[in-house]
Amino acid sequence: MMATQLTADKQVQEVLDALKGKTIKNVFFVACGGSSALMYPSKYLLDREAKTIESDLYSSNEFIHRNPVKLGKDSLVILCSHAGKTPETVKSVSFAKSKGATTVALTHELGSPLTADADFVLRYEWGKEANAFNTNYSFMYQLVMGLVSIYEENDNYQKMLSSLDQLQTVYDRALEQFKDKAEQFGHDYKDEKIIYTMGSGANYGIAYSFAICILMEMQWIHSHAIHAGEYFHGPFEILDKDVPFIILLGLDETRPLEERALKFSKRFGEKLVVLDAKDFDLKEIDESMKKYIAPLVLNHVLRLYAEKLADERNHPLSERRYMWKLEY
Ligand SMILES: N[C@@H]1[C@@H](O)[C@H](O)[C@@H](COP(=O)(O)O)O[C@@H]1O
Repeated sequence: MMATQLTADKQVQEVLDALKGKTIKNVFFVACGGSSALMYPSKYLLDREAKTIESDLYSSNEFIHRNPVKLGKDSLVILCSHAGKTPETVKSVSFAKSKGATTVALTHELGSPLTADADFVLRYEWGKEANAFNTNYSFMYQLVMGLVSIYEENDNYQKMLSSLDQLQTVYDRALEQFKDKAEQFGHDYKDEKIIYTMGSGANYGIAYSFAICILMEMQWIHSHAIHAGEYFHGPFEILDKDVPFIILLGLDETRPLEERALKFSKRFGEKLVVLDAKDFDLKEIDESMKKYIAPLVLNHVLRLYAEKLADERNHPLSERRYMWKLEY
């Protein structure tokens, strides 16, 4: 008996259907801040799965100014802006189109400036009520894994869809599992002036977004996302017993980099917050997809850590002093 074929979200499926008749040689991931960070796991996936499709990731304004010569009619440009208003990301749509590329814009806000010119718009769910299958990370995976399955021999698409279908269950369980640890983190680290984050591979984006969006933007705590592979080439000199590090361990091929960084950190560091994806119960996830799902779960759990930290510090995650208030 044939197993039931799962399908992507309707909006994603529409993009994939349209791409079937085209040639796509390269994918450009274009966004800023948190919207950029959420594309790192998809870039990692393409590096591991796509044999013929090249991919690269750019901060929106860099994309426009660097103006990659490979950008053209065989390019797919995937953009994301949560509110759909970040000017450099909005401008990247028309820039990409002027080069003949196909554009897919992810956003939470239908009708926002980002959606005006894009060839395709994917409106994702967000927040506590959202189902994980319909959120940004999931749409990204549906899209890029779908893309690979269109152009190449690759049977991982169904495995990815069935894994994403179970993601909410995994998220809910992980939050339950980590709620005490998150609370402890908030309590123990509320007075820290600096907290570093570290990861590699698909996790680097998670470490990056926690550093720049949560700690710096939303908590005004000094931070820096350190790539575990770069740790021994400068950053580890800052390690000491009173310097906090959040160290992520994933399940992808780069885990040895993270393990090496952790091993050394344990020699001299005492404020190490280690989040290891091996501790997650991922039983519903296809074995070969666990490495891709792990960073999403790490990110979800870290959001809870952020909320607890914000509560303890009496500094709401929504507070800004410059962003969206001043001209920049
Ligand atoms: N944490 C992010 C920021 O990093 C980003 O600059 C801003 C605008 O982003 P977007 O273009 O996704 O709306 O949103 C969030 O607050």
